Amino acid sequence: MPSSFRLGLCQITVEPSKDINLLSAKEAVKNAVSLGCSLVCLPEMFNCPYGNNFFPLYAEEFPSGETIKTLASLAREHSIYLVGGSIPERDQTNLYNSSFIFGPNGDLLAQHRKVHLFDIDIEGGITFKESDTLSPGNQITFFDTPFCRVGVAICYDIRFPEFLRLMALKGIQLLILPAAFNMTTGPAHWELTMRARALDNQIYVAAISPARNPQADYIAYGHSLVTTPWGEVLVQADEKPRIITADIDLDYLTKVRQQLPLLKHRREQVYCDKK
Ligand SMILES: O=C(O)CCC(=O)C(=O)O
Repeated sequence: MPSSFRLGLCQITVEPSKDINLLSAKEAVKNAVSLGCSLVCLPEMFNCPYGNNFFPLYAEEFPSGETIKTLASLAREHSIYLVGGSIPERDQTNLYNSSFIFGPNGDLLAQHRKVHLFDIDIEGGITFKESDTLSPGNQITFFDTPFCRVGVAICYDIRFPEFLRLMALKGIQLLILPAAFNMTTGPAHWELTMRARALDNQIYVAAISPARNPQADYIAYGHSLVTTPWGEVLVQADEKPRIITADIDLDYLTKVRQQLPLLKHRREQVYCDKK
């Protein structure tokens, strides 16, 4: 098993046109591959402006949807692992915020439906209610590569430490998080939350945001980043369209876990005590 590999995060701008978004995604994935990446990731809702009025209009069904087919052929064409950010998915009468993950031969390896819906109301900041249009998924998601076990969650999912701990206990070493924090919660919590989850689970965390688009109704924070299992930021973008890469070093992860054996020191019985 190779002990390191290169990860690519495509921080593209999301426009009102799905066609333009797919072209941006294709171009960005190609560029990430030319930088030597074998695992490439796109942002949350990368084919669709982030808004309840857009989700039903841009939603696609598996496997016939245009975006879904494009992702499969991109993975095959470049022979990469591709975490296809997320898109609105239609399954009969329900809509989900879904990530489709393809392997180097274009086969679907996994699918994550966002579990925790983003229903918030911050005074003087932002109000959003995903549950007006979307239904929640009910499962954790991970897949295996020749490099390591990779977990996938979507944006608000990162705020639930129990959820991430469950994934860590299933053996994930890298978490991929297509995400779109905003101009209220981004500056306050983006980096802190990613570093915290990386640190408490001793995993690499890669969070991929759309670039900031001041014309959009919902303005994404940007700042896609990768953190180490020690809780440091390895690389971080600004708010502009960018491709950032990071070399994920599994020997380093093993060393951190050996020297500070947090996962081994857990006292489950104490935590479960109902008294
Ligand atoms: O947790 C946050 O602050 C942002 C979450 C979000 O935008 C989302 O889940 O789509």
